[in-house]
Amino acid sequence: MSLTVRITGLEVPEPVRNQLGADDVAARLVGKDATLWGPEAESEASVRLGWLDLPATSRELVSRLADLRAELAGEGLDRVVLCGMGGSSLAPEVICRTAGVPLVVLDTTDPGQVAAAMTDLDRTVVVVSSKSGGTVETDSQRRAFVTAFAEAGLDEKEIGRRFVVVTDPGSPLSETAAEMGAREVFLADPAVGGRYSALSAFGLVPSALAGAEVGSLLEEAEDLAAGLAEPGNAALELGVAMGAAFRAGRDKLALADGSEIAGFGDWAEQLIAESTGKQGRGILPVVVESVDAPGASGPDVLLAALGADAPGPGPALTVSGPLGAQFLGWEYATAVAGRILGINPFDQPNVTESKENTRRILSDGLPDEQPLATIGAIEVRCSGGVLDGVDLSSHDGVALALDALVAAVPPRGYLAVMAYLDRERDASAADLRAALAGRTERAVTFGWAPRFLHSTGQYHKGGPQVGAFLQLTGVAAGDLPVPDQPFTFGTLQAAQAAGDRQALADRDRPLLHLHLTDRAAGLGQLLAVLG
Ligand SMILES: O=P(O)(O)OC[C@H]1O[C@](O)(CO)[C@@H](O)[C@@H]1O
Repeated sequence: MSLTVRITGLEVPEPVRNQLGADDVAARLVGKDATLWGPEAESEASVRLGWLDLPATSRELVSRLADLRAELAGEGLDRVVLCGMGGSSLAPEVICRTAGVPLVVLDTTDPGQVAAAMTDLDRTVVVVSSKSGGTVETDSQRRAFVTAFAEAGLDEKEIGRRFVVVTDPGSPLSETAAEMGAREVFLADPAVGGRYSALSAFGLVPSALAGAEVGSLLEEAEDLAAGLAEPGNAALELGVAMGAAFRAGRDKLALADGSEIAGFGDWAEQLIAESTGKQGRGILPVVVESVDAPGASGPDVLLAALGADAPGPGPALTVSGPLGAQFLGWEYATAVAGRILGINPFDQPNVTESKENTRRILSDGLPDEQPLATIGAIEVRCSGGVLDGVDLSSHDGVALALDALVAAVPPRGYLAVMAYLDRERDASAADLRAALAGRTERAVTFGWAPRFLHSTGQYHKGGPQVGAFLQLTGVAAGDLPVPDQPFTFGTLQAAQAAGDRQALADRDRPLLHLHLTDRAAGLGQLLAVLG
């Protein structure tokens, strides 16, 4: 089976569908016509359509990866750690969770989570993935592993043999890989952007080394690719539905896993948010726990369920099909939706802003912002006037602060929870999404930080300015140096949080910053307050 898209309760205006047909969009997209998104997007689009070829061009990787996995197994290296952010790690996470094979995805600067990945080094091989080769999180993780292997007694040559690198040709990481004698370097197609790279080496190398069967992903995608030039194909229908919903005021797309595919929403979130969230508009993905979770429906929401029938009259999409077809189909649909929205789906103009803020804060030093109040294990700070007039001195000051933030979400707005915590040991933070969504009609999203900065972060800064933000940070039990860098993981994490607060404050967005002086106690307090 390829991809089926069932649309219920959503009026798809014939003019939208007819226009795409009249413009021969399906055939032109498959033909990699870079003019589809207008003259301003043409130059970028012309070097960002390589994902359409991946079902065929990635085929040569399958046998190469099988050989490499066998070679590693022969040396007892059966624990795979992936260092990568956004498009360099989200697809492998879905592929391996769905295949049920173990992959340690390290897409964080949380010192505790990084330290916890530094175990079982005798069986560990590290995949370092970065298209640009310049992402500070990934570079820091790589440095930490080099030092950890050295401290475990490996010499320089042995250390190099523990690394597999995926990057674009000529990137700084490709040079580093040569210098460190990395066991294998996979050079990816530069005409494929990060969030469109699921079926490239970025998606396939870590997944195959972890034991996933990646050949079938490509076959599933190839099946779909065969029909993508046809008017009215399923992926086109998906893009039309996304675009039509947006035009009808349903600019939030709730994503619910309903099939054997696990964690798909986190991957699709980056694809859709970073592709469409710009020029003051965009489709906001809202990853929900199930098709009937709080926020899976609403006056400005379209629900997209993976392989499960959505309850009620909709409007909803049911998108069924194997993972390989889902990856390609959603990439194609997002490109189509980008044309309907009138934006360039291939750039990320606002992502660098937080990166630059972080770099400046790392060199100037962290801002010293005193808390407005400390309530139990929670230090309360804010920006955008969200707590003006709120009495934090009472024992339910945290509840009052949260209510004030919820009240600050404008009509058709959203509340974004951004957790600079350890997604293994502080996993309960993710429960805050549904808990907050149960207290408001507005959309509530949750993102582990700093990885969301490479995903919905673009939408927060470039999309419609109707967000209210809850930023969670926490005291780390212990810090971890970043070898040969003037900062530690802890200061990098804090600088990333401060840099994003700055970017949001520059847009006068309401932001509540809760700093947990004891992470377990603080999360317990928050979840208790939210019932
Ligand atoms: O693969 P790289 O170059 O490290 O980038 C990681 C991610 O960061 C972004 O460039 C945005 O910050 C994403 O588009 C990309 O997937």
